[in-house]
Amino acid sequence: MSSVAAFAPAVVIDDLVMTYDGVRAVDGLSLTVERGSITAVLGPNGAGKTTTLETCEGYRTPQGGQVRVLGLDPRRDRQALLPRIGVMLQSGGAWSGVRAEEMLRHVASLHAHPLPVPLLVERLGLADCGRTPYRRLSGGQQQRLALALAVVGRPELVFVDEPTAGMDPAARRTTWELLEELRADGVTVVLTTHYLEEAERLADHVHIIDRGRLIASGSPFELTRAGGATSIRLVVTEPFPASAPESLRAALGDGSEVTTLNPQSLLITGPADSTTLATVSAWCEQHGVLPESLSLGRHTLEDVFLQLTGRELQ
Ligand SMILES: Nc1ncnc2c1ncn2[C@@H]1O[C@H](COP(=O)(O)OP(=O)(O)OP(=O)(O)O)[C@@H](O)[C@H]1O
Repeated sequence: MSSVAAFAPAVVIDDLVMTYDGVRAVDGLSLTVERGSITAVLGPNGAGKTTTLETCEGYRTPQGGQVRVLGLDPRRDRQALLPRIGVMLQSGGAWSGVRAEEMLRHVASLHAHPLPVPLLVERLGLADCGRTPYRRLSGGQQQRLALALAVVGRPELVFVDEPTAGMDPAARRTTWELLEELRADGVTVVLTTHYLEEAERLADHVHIIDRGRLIASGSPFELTRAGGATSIRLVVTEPFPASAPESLRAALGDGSEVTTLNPQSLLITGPADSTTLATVSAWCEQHGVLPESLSLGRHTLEDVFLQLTGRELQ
């Protein structure tokens, strides 16, 4: 390995373009993943997350731009890279008739220094279904097996695509804990998700993508607390007049933004202090609007996405 590759970031994506039938699924995406981090690629359905990950994993060739993983080209240097990365696909990844533990033992045997299979089986709660054929596992069990298969070879970098989709809350927590343990061991984790809670809870760094483009990057703290912003949600009993967002924004003045969540609720972001609350109350009174609730909350990644795109993430 060249000394440059040894110190390169875990993933560098530079101006990546991927199209399907002429439609751009990834549209000039650039981002970096630092080693030893949990980095979330967050975006709505169809944002281009899976396509991006599959390009990093070497399953697709960039149509424009370039991708480097551990300093290497995922296509050209595939043989060198394969033992060093783990991949958890969104679905599949095992033969339909194979028993869960048998599959895990087989994949472990392909690696030089695998994790002990019994430990992984226990850790991911797969003991009860170790002898069950893959096709008969529940969706959540298939997900946990896929995660076990991705990490059994002690990879330096693991890509996990929607790791907790379809899992019950207990399995989701177990998965999060396992990913945190991997990070504590120095493993880099790149995960795609459209669960905000997952990104906020786990990720050191979040890249928000929409329509194949990067729209924001930062730690969850940087993204949600930028400028000390918080949110006020105003829900009213009758639909707002069309002019409401603009007129409320004008009443609040600079530093506040008003976004329509639905016909009866508005999101106000900016300083959520007593002056803002008093202004919102006075505006409601002047416009004959009866508040059903006025709640104050921390600015979430959902709010960030809504502000940037005018659409809700989920
Ligand atoms: N094999 C394919 N052929 C044609 N279009 C595709 C193919 N795979 C993905 N697309 C399209 O490319 C866009 C990006 O899809 P992609 O699966 O990368 O997004 P995603 O963010 O992972 O979505 P999801 O969260 O639903 O998995 C979507 O519009 C999708 O319909």
